[in-house]
Amino acid sequence: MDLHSSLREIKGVGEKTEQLFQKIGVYTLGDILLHFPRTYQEYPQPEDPDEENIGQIVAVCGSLRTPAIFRRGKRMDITLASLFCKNQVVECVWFHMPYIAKQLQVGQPYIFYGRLLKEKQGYKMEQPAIFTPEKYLTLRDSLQPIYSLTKGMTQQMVRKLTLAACDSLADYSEENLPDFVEQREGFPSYMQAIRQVHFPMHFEALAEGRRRLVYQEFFYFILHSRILEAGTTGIENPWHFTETALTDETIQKLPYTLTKGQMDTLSQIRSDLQGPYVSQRLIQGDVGSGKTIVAFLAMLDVVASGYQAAIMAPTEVLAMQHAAGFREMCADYGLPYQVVCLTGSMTASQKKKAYEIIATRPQIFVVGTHALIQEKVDYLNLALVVTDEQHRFGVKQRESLSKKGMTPHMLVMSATPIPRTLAMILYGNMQISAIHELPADRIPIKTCVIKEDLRQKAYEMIGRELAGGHQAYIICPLVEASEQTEAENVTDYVERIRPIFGAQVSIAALHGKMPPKEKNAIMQAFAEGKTQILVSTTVVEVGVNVPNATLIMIEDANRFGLAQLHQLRGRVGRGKWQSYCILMDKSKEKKKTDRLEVMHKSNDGFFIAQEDLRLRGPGDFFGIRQSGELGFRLADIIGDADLLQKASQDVADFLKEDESLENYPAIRKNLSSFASDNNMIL
Ligand SMILES: Nc1ncnc2c1ncn2[C@@H]1O[C@H](COP(=O)(O)OP(=O)(O)OP(=O)(O)O)[C@@H](O)[C@H]1O
Repeated sequence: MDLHSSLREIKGVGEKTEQLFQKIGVYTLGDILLHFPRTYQEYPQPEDPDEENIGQIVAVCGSLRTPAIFRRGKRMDITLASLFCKNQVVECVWFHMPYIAKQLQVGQPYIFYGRLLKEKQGYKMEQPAIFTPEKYLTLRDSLQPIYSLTKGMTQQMVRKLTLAACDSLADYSEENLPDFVEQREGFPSYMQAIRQVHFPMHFEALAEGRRRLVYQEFFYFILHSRILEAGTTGIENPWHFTETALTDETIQKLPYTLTKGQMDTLSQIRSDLQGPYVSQRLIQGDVGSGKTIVAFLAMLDVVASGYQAAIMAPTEVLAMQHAAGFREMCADYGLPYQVVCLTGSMTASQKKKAYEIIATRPQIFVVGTHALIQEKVDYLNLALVVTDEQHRFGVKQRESLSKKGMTPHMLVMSATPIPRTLAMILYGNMQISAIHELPADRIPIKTCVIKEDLRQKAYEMIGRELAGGHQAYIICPLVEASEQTEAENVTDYVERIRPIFGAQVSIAALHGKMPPKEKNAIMQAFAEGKTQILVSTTVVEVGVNVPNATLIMIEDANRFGLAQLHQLRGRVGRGKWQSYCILMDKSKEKKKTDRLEVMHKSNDGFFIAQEDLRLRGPGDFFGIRQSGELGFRLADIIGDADLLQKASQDVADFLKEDESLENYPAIRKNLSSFASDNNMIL
């Protein structure tokens, strides 16, 4: 067996299991090894119930003096038991688990593991896991991996299969890093590292395994981009951009003055466009810093000079928003150009029409999603492409364009707050522009972190914003109710708040599982002010721009990473009105609440990313994913900056010695599957 073997080769895996794993993108043994735990469960030292531990996950040791009771209820079956721990009692309850009553024996010692709660009568635990002291002792030595699942999948299933894959591949020993790195770093072998990350005996083992895998991710990412660079730099610039007057006139007509960062970036792009080579430039700017208008103005230079310019958005919603915005600007500023939209959800005949225009008409703005880079699309004279960082124009697409004789300039927009030195490593083949400031008329967003007791007040605040003619977002982590968590879901939430706001307030739901057409229509209605409250999952996170929305309330905020919260908060405060962000904190752990307070302190993405990192405990690697992380599975650009820097230097040394990777066929092979496996488009 090897990394590419199908899951079916593992004994006991049938078609059903195979299909289930395919749903989470796991097809091969290699895939399951890379399906890393989302977090880990620790089994703490058993202790007596204590006021200090209220709200925490604890293990308590004790025994039953009377048998557990099973009660069949109208709505719910419950099992009740009193656990005596020295001179304290913990009342325990389980729902829909009738077999528990038979399982528990009076007088036997048990360890109950779960969250300790306090009610008037005393300590309480809901649904605690039950262990014998012997069994618990075996668990105490390890960290239990917790994986992301899909419906029908259990933690146990994933653990078993991952372990089986690790065992089957125990002999896999391809050299996937250069010798000098292995020797210097003393990394565990690849398979050993994989095992340490899935089934760590302790934190140190986890950290050690993870270090190798993170380094490896960086090494391949950088190696891949350095090799590509060689092919994409130094291409002669075939375009002649002559027309900038119209753009300058348009800048004068804008209802605001461009910031210095915006102006500087535009002039840097202009000198790229007029330079001797085809350029690639990254535009870094915090949420709401006004990157889109800069992209539009650069595109206008291109279109006015006689060519086509395209902007590729990560979602349909965003593509539609750009298309509407661009059309409006063309109309408002008297720009005689057509805006052509191309997205996956358009009908075949609409697409055909778009293809025709793109193939025959110069001087157009082309706006769309990934559909823009499909084989079928033949551009007449595409001279500039703007994309976001996660969906960069792929190598293949660039190749296919250049085969067709086209070498557009590239602009990549990024809101990921990373220091310039790191950006230079990650985007080695690009020039970098940064928009440091927000538009001058922006009033900082007021953020508060609240608990359940202030929910009513929060709704009153939303009511006041709506009364003032504004709109609000409410973000829930889930689409629909889940058995596994109590987190808020969009579907039930909408129904729950309808009576609170009354029939006169129109409320809509939005989530990623909706067909794109429906999503577009809902977003459109919100953008036009027809809907007042939009209850949504994080699909609104990237780039959505409705300046009239002045309040965002984020449910279960403690479940989100700070970088993601910052992106979400950035959906408001985009106009000239005071905006608000309410973070609903359901966490019972103080550490998580402290983390949210950072949002209250600052509106600066850079600062937030740094604080996020500082507040993570040792070993807390997996809690937070920075958004826009270029598709790394484990690596965190900021947290692992030391490894990123090392890998960058190592790649340079490595290529100096063995430019064509002749001595390392394994690395060459890995490199070619790397881009497709990781879906990393470079
Ligand atoms: N200089 C400016 N002064 C005032 N408003 C501006 C300025 N530049 C852009 N805007 C407005 O600010 C809003 C946000 O701009 P834009 O959508 O370009 O931000 P962004 O940087 O792309 O943000 P995000 O990363 O959140 O997508 C838009 O409504 C835009 O019209």
